[in-house]
Amino acid sequence: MGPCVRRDDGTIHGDTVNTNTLQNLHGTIALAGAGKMGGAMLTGWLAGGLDAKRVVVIEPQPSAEIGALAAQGIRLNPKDAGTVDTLVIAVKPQTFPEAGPALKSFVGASTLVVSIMAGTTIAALEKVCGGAAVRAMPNTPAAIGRGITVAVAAKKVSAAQRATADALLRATGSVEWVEDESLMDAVTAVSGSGPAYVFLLAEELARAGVEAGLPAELATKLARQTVAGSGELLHRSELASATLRQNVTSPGGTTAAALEVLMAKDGLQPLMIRAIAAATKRSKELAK
Ligand SMILES: NC(=O)C1=CN([C@@H]2O[C@H](COP(=O)(O)OP(=O)(O)OC[C@H]3O[C@@H](n4cnc5c(N)ncnc54)[C@H](OP(=O)(O)O)[C@@H]3O)[C@@H](O)[C@H]2O)C=CC1
Ligand SMILES: O=C(O)[C@@H]1CCC=N1
Repeated sequence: MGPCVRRDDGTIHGDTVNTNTLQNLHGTIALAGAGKMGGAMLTGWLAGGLDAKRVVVIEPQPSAEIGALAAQGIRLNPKDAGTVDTLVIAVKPQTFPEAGPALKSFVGASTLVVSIMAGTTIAALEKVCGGAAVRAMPNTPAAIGRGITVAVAAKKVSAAQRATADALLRATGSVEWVEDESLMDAVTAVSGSGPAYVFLLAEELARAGVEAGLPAELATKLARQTVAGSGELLHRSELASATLRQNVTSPGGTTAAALEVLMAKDGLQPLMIRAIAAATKRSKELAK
C-alpha cells in the first residue's frame, strides 16, 4: 500500500476505513485484555459499527470506560462464552504464559486468533491457543482511527479469516500485511513503540524551550502544537518528510543552526538507530 494522502473529500487514500465491512462482520469476537491498546481497538470497532452484542471482553479489572460499554451490549467476563469466531489477544506478552491456556477455551477448530502482543510469535500462539493465528502490531493512534498496524498471517489462515482480521485492524487506521514474520520485531520498534518517541520529542522540545527562557506553560503549548501540527501536515501532504523539513530551513537561518546539531555525526541519527536496535532486541527477547 502506498503512502496515505488525504483527499479533498476527507477520505484517506490507502487507508480508508470501510465501516460496512465491520457492520457485516460475522460471528462472535472475544477481546482478551482491554487495557490501553485493546481498549483503543475496541473503541474503534464499536465506532466503526461493529455490533456490540457480538463482542465478548475478558478483562480482570475493567476500567470505567470498558464497564460502561456493557450498557451498549458487550458481554464482559461471561462465564460460558464457549468458542468464538475471532479471539483478539491484547494481554501483555509477559502475562500470556499464564493467561494463554485459559484463552484456549474460546478457540475452536475454525477460530481466528489475532494477537497484538509484542514479541509473541505465531508458533507460540499456535502452541498455547491453537486456532489460525494472525500476529499484528498496532499503535496507540488507533484510539483516534489514525493508527498503523502491520500484520502477518499463519499459513493456515483462510482468505475469509484474513479479511476479518483486516477489517478489525483497519477500523483503527491503516494496515500493512507482510509475509516475513521476522520483520515484526523491527516493526514493533518503529511503529508499535514509535508514538512514545514522538511524545518524548514534545516533552524535550518543551524542556529545551524552558532552558532557553520560555515560561513552562508556553513552552509546553508551543511544543505540543508544533508536534501535532507537523504530524498533521505530514499526514495531509504528499511531500516527503525531508522536503517538509527543507521547507522550514532558510539558508543560514535559525533552523539550519539547530539542524547542524541534530544532524551531526553524534546527532539524532545514531541515537535513533541505537533506540530502534534496543527495542528490536527487546521484542526478540520477549519471544523467549
Ligand atoms: N501500548 C501500546 O502502545 C501497544 C501495546 N501492544 C501490545 O498490546 C498488549 C497490551 O498492552 P497495553 O494495552 O499497553 O497493556 P495494558 O496493561 O494496558 O493492557 C493489558 C490488559 O490485559 C489485562 N489482563 C491481564 N491478565 C489478563 C487475563 N488473564 N485475561 C485477560 N486480560 C488480562 C490487564 O489487566 P491488569 O492490568 O489487571 O493486569 C490489562 O488491562 C501487549 O501485548 C503489548 O505488547 C501493541 C502495540 C502497541
Ligand atoms: O512497549 C511495548 O512493549 C509495547 C509494544 C509496542 C508498544 N508498546
